[in-house]
Amino acid sequence: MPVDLLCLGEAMVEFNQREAGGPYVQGFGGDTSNAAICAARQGTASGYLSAVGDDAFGAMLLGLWESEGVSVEHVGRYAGTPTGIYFVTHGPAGHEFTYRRAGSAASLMRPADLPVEALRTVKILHLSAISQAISSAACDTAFEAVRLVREAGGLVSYDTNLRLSLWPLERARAVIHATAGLSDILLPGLDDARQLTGLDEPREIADFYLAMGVKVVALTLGAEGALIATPDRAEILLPHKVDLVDATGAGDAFDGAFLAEFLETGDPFRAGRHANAAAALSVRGLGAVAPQPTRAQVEAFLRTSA
Ligand SMILES: O=C(O)C(=O)C[C@H](O)[C@H](O)CO
Repeated sequence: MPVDLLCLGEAMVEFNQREAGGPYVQGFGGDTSNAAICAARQGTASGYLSAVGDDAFGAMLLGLWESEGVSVEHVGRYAGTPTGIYFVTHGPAGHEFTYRRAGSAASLMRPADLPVEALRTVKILHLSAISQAISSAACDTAFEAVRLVREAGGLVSYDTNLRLSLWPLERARAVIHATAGLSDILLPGLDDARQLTGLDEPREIADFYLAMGVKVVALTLGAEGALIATPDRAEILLPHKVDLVDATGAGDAFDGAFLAEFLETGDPFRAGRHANAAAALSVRGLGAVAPQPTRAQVEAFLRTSA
């Protein structure tokens, strides 16, 4: 069945340690998979475009997407290759990722494997820089997917998700800014954007990306909320106060909820308010996926915190 939102990237099985020396809790992650799941929890017809290995972790991810109502029609299962995993540890500087993903099935994705018809009909393709960092083949695949969607008139949504353990800043900047210039909706985090642009102020950063031709910039400001900017308007969204357990995946919950509400209303400011609330709710539990809220939870939260 065709979906409105197709998210491209690499999903992994997550092992998340709540405190130093403590046991790891198994969950799921992968930024664009997290976003696809959050969008599905908001009621969007979403699908994932990726590959997993034919191992137990690949089977667990397929089971997750099926249980969340995320289409797996475009998830390949590559024999003899592993599915990536990662560990999360928490320290004074926040959460840290340790990856075991080199040579993973998703890193072997090639442009020739792309589902051309699905990319020509989807309303929004969402991807992030992580998929471009994991291998040259995956990077080429991401650019080709963007080309196909743009050519057919669909929208491209892009999260800059900068992971300097996967590639050096100079290369990341070149690839990320080339992709930002091809994107309609840009979803950077403030720390990433500061490193990528060398600018400090959120408004300056938004203007920098709008000048590249991006139509909507949704810049997440961590504990300061978010800034939504279009060529004619900018609005700061104040943060919601919640008890923080784990911020892993909060930006992805923002992305998924933003895209879901944008698909529903076409209004980036309304989408920003919905996403700001979803991201706040997503930090109240451990892991990137489990605590993501449903649409009913986001709407109830917005009613009580208004
Ligand atoms: O860092 C990555 O590559 C991931 O996608 C793992 C996490 O789920 C993600 O970073 C959370 O945003």
